[in-house]
Amino acid sequence: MDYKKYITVVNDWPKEGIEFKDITTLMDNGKAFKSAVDEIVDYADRLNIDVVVGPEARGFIIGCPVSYALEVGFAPVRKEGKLPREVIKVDYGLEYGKDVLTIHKDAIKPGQRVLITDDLLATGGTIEATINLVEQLGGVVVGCAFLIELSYLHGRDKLQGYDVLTLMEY
Ligand SMILES: O=P(O)(O)OC[C@H]1O[C@H](OP(=O)(O)OP(=O)(O)O)[C@H](O)[C@@H]1O
Ligand SMILES: Nc1ncnc2[nH]cnc12
Repeated sequence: MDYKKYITVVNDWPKEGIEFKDITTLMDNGKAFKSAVDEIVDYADRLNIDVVVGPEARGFIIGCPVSYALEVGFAPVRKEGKLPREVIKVDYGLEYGKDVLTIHKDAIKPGQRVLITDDLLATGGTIEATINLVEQLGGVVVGCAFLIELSYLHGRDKLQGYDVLTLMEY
């Protein structure tokens, strides 16, 4: 499917110079959204996943339907101060800022096979931080799946040695 026709590009948002790729217009279209989720589920089916992990907030939008279809759990990675129990944390930078990401300490058991999902790969700061959290807990990242890759920001350079699926490239 040509998913790009469902993405809206918003110039100068959230900051001047950023070309924001808005996935809500893909989510609006039930058939396109289902097809995109199904492609990630097909990819993950052969990876023998134990748990899906997704970073706040758009990683939840992709990761939850994928985990539901795979019949495995979903573990949220959230910005600091949002998770109620004991967490581990990591600082990270992204295309338009920097922040702290956290995960519950008991969200992943050592040796579990993890699929990380997000809507978009830009500089790779968010996925790198998410991988760091999963690996600190002893999880094995066996796949990373995104709807969109901004290849001009070279996020893939941070994913050498990892299996990566992206459905659209800009
Ligand atoms: O590859 P990077 O440069 O790290 O950028 C990609 C990340 O940026 C966006 O999330 P954002 O932090 O804006 O949070 P949101 O999903 O809550 O809007 C996007 O959903 C990715 O998680
Ligand atoms: N250009 C962009 N559009 C949408 N989400 C993003 N996250 C980081 N960069 C982005």
